[in-house]
Amino acid sequence: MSVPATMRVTKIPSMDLTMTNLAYCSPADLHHFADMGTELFMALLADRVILNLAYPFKLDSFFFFFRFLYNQAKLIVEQLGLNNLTSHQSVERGHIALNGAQRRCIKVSSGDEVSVSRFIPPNDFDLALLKLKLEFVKKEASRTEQVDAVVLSNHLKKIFMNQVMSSGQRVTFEYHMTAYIFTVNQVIMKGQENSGDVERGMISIDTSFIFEAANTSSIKFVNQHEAASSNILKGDVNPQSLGIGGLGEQFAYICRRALLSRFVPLQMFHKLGINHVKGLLLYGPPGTGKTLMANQIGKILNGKEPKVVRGPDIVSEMIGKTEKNIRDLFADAENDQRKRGDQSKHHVIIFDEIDAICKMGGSTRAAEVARHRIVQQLATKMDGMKALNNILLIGVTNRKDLLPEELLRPGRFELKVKFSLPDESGRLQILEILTDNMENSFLAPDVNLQELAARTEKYSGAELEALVNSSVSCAFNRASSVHPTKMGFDEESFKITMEDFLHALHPLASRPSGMMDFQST
Ligand SMILES: Nc1ncnc2c1ncn2[C@@H]1O[C@H](COP(=O)(O)OP(=O)(O)OP(=O)(O)O)[C@@H](O)[C@H]1O
Repeated sequence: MSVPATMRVTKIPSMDLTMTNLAYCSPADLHHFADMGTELFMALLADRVILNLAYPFKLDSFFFFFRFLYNQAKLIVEQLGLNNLTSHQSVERGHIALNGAQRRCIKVSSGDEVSVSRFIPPNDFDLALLKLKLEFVKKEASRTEQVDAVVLSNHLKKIFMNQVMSSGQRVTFEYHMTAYIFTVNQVIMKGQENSGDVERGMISIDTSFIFEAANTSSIKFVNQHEAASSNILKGDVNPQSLGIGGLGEQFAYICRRALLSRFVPLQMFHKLGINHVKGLLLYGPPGTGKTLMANQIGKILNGKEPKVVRGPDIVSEMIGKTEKNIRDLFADAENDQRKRGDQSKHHVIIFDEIDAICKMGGSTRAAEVARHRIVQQLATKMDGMKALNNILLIGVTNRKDLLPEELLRPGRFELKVKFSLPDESGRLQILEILTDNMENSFLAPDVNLQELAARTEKYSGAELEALVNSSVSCAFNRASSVHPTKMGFDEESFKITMEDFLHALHPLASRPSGMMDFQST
């Protein structure tokens, strides 16, 4: 019999099963989900979350760690016709039991139908890094807790080994007699050439964790760097899984030079007497992924969006205001370092279009003096970064030639990374990333990304994004001309074809490239 297309949601039959993050079904349904040759039973629910399935039985601490073996044993028992062994077999056939967090995550209530399909994990599905936001299940205003990130990582690996985690998923678990819930903020896959789905992956023995406390909880983490370091140290993070295509070399270089030292355990860091790179300049033509890279680097360090400021917003006509804006940029990091010392979190500041501070005010003598003052202010603040171990300033520009030498000296923007237009394999990676969001079902089988990569020489990543968007518009136009009177589209039959891409390619290809007048330095 095949996997049922939908199942009826019900509540978890027993309290002791609510903290496992497993979904439960009847033994008659379970074997539909078996991944032959492994002990895994997995289902994709509502196209949103993948859960490991089990047969409900009374968990004691011994069986908990052997639940998959237990599942197997139960199946054999079932096949031999020796049913009804325990009093916990209370999930009816055609039903799937989910805990509250799981139901909220896939937006269903008990009694609703939910779509289900068997999920077989692809090769190379292991997670390198998982970023989780942690909070207490029961919110008590006065409660504070210090959590050792290394111990918690090991605990999570033990209880959730081989479970799939998807971005945005919320999972409840018990740790030291306390009920916690985490939200999956970001997943990063192990290094591999072609990362498939970047939204989810499976916890393995090598998965590292970065934790962040939810604003509402007062959880403090210790040993955070140690918990997160192993994969970064091994160079095991794949930039494609972060949505960055064709920039493998730049990514590896930045990880090695600007990130690695921040993941060295603190005692060792002090003993080695090393210094972090505090200033990183990303430069190159427009639309080549500099800002995208800066954002992802920030997220790797902190597990959340970095602070982003744009040069044109920092610059002000009011006397002294630009200098103040520059001083303010550093204030949070300075305060944090003063209060927390070595335990301060990393502050990543992205200064986009930094060249704007060198262009302000026109060509008068007064404007020149003002520009000089502002550059001095930035240089002084960057020199102050020497005393701060918690800051990384990332400057982004496509006019490096405008930046004065004094900002590029060692100790200031000491690490400079050049970005160029992607080559053919880079363009293919970018196209794969951009079309991955379409959940392949919208992409007609005749779409040949390799051919498109070959035909888009001199395109930047941003222009490839425009090409994909424009192909979608072509497909919509085509769909609306077929059914001019219909307001909506039939989602089932809507497809973006190779012809749509070629159509979209035409005007872009004949347009003079924005790259042509770019002055590279
Ligand atoms: N290498 C890339 N991989 C994936 N997407 C890319 C890449 N480069 C550009 N893109 C797409 O183009 C968009 C714009 O890129 P981004 O803003 O990072 O370029 P930039 O180099 O900072 O450009 P600018 O100098 O004009 O600010 C990104 O949000 C992304 O969608």
